[in-house]
Amino acid sequence: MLYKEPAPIKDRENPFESMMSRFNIAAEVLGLDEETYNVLKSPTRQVIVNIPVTMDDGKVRVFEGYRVIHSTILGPSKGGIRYAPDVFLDEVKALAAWMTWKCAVVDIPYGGAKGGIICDPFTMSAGEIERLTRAYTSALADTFGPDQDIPAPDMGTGPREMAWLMDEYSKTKGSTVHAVVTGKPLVLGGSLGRVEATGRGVMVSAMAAMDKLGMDPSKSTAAIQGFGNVGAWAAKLMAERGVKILGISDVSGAYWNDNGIDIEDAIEYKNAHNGRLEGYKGAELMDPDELLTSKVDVIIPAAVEDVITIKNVDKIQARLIVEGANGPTSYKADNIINEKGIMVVPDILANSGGVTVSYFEWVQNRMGFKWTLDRVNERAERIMNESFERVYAASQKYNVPMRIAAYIVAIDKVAMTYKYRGGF
Ligand SMILES: NC(=O)C1=CN([C@@H]2O[C@H](COP(=O)(O)OP(=O)(O)OC[C@H]3O[C@@H](n4cnc5c(N)ncnc54)[C@H](O)[C@@H]3O)[C@@H](O)[C@H]2O)C=CC1
Ligand SMILES: O=C(O)CCC(=O)C(=O)O
Repeated sequence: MLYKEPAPIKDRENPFESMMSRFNIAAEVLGLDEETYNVLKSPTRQVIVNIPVTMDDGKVRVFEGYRVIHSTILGPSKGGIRYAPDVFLDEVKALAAWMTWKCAVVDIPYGGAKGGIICDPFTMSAGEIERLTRAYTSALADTFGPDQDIPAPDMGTGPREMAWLMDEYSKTKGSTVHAVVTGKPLVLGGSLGRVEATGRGVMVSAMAAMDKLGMDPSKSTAAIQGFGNVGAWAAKLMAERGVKILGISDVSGAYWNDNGIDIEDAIEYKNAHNGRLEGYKGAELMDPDELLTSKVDVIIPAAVEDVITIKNVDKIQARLIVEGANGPTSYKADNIINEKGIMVVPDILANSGGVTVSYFEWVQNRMGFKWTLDRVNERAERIMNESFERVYAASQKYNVPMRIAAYIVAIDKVAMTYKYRGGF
């Protein structure tokens, strides 16, 4: 029988159009000229690869993979690779564009890219995932490169996949090329602090936003959707700052404790149970649809796109949304959020700690030197705080919400660089 991949989710906004709607508003506020608008609106390159992989049962299955380069105006393109059953091209295009804006917001010398493979890593063996990763890498060996396009982890991938990618790419070049990928294991040239960097950046931007709103972290509560790399680290670091985490969730369900969830305990449980919270007893089960509308001060969506939409935005009670995930808020929900006076630290700012430390990893690889964890964290925190202040200042100057302000900061930087380079 022919294997049939699950169809992409149909009843949600197209993420690329959602990205473009915000881009259009920011471009108009900035008075972006037509030439630059046209250059920035579409991805530079979109590659689709068919990847045959021999599965453990001896049969060959063909997977579809993507790599979209949105822009290389600021430098080599940078962005993660997503393994998910429902990943689709317009999603990867949006994620690639968000990488361009994200790198510009934090002022690091990269353009934006993103990759994806339609697969369900939870149902595949380690050997199957390794063969898939190696085949994807060799199919894209001419696209990737330390001065060209530098992948990293995203949903469904982590240091293990990055190690295979680095090894396979190095084989095609005949020498070890550490800087072709970031998010690698430490022994293979990974950076201290990269694993927790995105969650740490989410925490830093949450603290900066709470300060602006006059909120005391030790008297505040939060709910966090997604308990993977970003969500679990954000939860742990927020809890360390005194925030009481009342609700968490993952694909297995949502979990709630009025007294606050013991996050260390939940992480330990997840690590011992194939990365999932299923069966966790430190909290009560709750309806996952109610997590983001529950009575907490801060919500942190840290899983997938389009979870705050016109269907639930009216019911949101939090004063602050910190977007750990890329694209968790649909374009149509923006106006209602703004009318309700909720502050949003948008994805391209809030989750930029990951790519910032990826940049540090790339710099260390090229120097052939290793930084201490303190140096990594101190520099990343400084960049996050400076970027937050830059975006906050733009929101005051143009009288726009933080999301549009972040796009304004980013587009302004990329457009100016385009002008100085004299076009392509
Ligand atoms: N890993 C990184 O460094 C970065 C990740 N991001 C973004 O953060 C988000 C999460 O990425 P990671 O933590 O790396 O992925 P991950 O694969 O480590 O974890 C994803 C988590 O979300 C959960 N999840 C999936 N669908 C869900 C749903 N419908 N409801 C609730 N939970 C659900 C999964 O069970 C898992 O706990 C993605 O949007 C990704 O693009 C953004 C910047 C960097
Ligand atoms: O670390 C990186 O290079 C990119 C991480 C990523 O994919 C993201 O920020 O969405």
